[in-house]
Amino acid sequence: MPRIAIIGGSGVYDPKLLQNIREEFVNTPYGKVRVKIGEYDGEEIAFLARHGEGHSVPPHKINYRANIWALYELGVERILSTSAVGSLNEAMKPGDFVVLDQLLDFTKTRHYTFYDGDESPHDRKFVAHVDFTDPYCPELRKALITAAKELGFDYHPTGTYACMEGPRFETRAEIRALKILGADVVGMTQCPEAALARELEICYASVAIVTNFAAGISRDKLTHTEVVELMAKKSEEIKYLLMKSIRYIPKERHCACKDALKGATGD
Ligand SMILES: O=P(O)(O)O[C@H]1O[C@H](CO)[C@@H](O)[C@H]1O
Ligand SMILES: Nc1nc2[nH]cnc2c(=O)[nH]1
Repeated sequence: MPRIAIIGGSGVYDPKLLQNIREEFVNTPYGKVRVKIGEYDGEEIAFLARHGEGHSVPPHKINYRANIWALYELGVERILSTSAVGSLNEAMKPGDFVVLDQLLDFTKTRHYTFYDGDESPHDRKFVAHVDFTDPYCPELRKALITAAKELGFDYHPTGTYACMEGPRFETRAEIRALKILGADVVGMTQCPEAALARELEICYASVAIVTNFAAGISRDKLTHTEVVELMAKKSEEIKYLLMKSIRYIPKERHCACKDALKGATGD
């Protein structure tokens, strides 16, 4: 039973670090999910391509609830993910790794919770308001930071991620506004993915890879091609970072993530 899962974002479509990979289709109340399960360092790791293997699912159409529920069903307690981002912070340049610690959610049309009261398609038919002060698991963040430092990568131990609806990239004015609001990087997939993990008391952290300077900061036209090309160049480093981070994940959880529902339902 995999305790740890990796969600690969743009440019991270196959679990290069795993051996003896098998494929499982997990049925969830939100739909069926294809998960690869393999071995690394003597333990089972689940891998899920956020956009599907051929990047066929755009960010605003990803079935985030099915994805996170499927990992929960498999027994996953810890999720590490990758996110390709644009940078608003001149100190965070293309190729840098950013261990996210904060989020701003500007998405519009997504499904944000598992807890829809009587409408929930499962037996959790209650209302829940989870604490999200710190959206990322401190223990997973520490593992990513320690690994990045040890590998000598260009990394930033904190970063605020603004999640836009997409699938278009941002306007110059939107980036100007996000900068005033304190965002360091911008993407399209951390919301609701991070919050849904918290709702199922799963630890979640994401390492963002800067693929470009954001609209209005970059002098060039923004393209998904550039994103995928940079991610391809960084694929080995991303693999090593994930492999080394996994080794630093404590076996026991002492973070608040595992008790996220305590007090959230009012009981
Ligand atoms: O966040 P990931 O899945 O890495 O994808 C990023 O890359 C795409 C834009 O090129 C957007 O979907 C953005 O969110
Ligand atoms: N929203 C958004 N996502 C990205 N992913 C990679 N670069 C970008 C960007 O500039 N904006």
